[in-house]
Amino acid sequence: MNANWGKFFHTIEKKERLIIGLMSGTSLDGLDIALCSVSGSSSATKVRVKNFKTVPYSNVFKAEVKAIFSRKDANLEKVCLMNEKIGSIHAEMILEAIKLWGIKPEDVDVIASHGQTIFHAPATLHQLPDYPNGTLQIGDGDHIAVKTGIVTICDFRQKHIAAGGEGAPLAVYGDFLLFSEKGEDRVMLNIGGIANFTYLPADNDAQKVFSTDVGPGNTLMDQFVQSRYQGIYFDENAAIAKEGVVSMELLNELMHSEFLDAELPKTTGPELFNLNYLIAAQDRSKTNNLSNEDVMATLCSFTSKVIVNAISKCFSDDQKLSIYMSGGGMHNPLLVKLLKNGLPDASFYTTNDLHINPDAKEAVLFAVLANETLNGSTVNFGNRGAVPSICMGKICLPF
Ligand SMILES: Nc1ncnc2c1ncn2[C@@H]1O[C@H](COP(=O)(O)OP(=O)(O)OP(=O)(O)O)[C@@H](O)[C@H]1O
Ligand SMILES: CC(=O)N[C@H]1[C@@H]2OC[C@@H](O2)[C@@H](O)[C@@H]1O[C@H](C)C(=O)O
Repeated sequence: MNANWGKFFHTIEKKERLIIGLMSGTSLDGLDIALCSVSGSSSATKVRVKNFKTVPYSNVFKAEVKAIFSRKDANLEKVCLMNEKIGSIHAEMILEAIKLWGIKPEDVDVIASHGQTIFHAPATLHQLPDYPNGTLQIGDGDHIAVKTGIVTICDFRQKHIAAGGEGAPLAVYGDFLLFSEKGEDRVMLNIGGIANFTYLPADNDAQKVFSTDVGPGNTLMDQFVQSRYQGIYFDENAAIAKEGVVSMELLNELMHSEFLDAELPKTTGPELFNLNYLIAAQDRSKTNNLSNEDVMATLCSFTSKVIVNAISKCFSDDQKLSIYMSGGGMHNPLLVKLLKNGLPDASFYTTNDLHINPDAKEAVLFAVLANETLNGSTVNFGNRGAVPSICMGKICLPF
């Protein structure tokens, strides 16, 4: 037997593991690296985030990822090359982070790598007969494993699709294990590029749990800002949107979408919510001459309306909800104000109130998914939320 297997089996048997969770989402802002101490598994899982860092992507690297990101005309040679390059750059970022944190690669048991989504194609979006749901994350785990010397678990979404899901949202698995609380109806709302939420019922009944993408989080606002303001990547603290006035004509047209009308659960991405989506709505509403500020005010209002509508649709008026926010959108004060106005009966918190840094939450959840791959048992989520009962991820060995 290869001697390295002994160490790996020891990792599987450990009561507590040091796991690095990685997430690089649809905003393409950088790599989130969460160093987590994870003990137990399944419903006994406990996580302590020992360190967290977002390593920003350089402008050149961002441009390279963008060139193949959610584009039907992406250059296949570049996709092939970026599979290696993203893995290698992520490995370098991890090595730098662990050096900064004063630990060595051999101290880390496992890396949980989401990879970079470059295309998300649920059947509802591509509408091609005879094709299933599809999603593609690149930055192969073997490159990370070999370059860091750390066992890497990656490519979590394919099993979800194989088992009947759309490959997302996966947050539900970790949300259920970490954040379910008897006596509180919780909505775990992540506002990244795309907004999604998990519902955790007050009686902890897994059969009632569900999770869904709802539509754009920051993606439309980010894309518009990037197209109009050179060198500015997002509307920090809603400085631009706050100067504008909402165009009801444009807002009404933005709300017209098959995806928004479709029943939950569902998933989406910038393949749908992009500048073409905005331009089409502007053409239909004849609002092409709005100022940048007015467009931003309208996009912020649209983003909040989509989230408010999705949550309102799922729950009755007398249901007392506690909403725990995470993701970059929770730092947008105008968006949060609109959400609170739209859901006046809900109590708003962030995952900080549950001792998890909201910017780290998705990376932490991938650490939990990897922990489940090694040592967990599957949860039966019933059939409300299309959440297959599976453990996910592929194991990449450095040896
Ligand atoms: N101070 C702020 N003001 C306004 N917006 C902010 C602020 N801070 C972060 N954001 C928004 O958050 C975005 C980054 O969010 P996040 O890192 O959660 O996205 P992601 O992980 O790439 O997305 P996803 O979850 O969809 O994969 C930024 O691009 C920006 O739009
Ligand atoms: C295909 C893909 O990468 N989807 C992401 C994206 O970003 C947010 C939303 O769209 C969500 O569905 C998902 O990520 C989180 C981590 C999830 O799977 O729960």
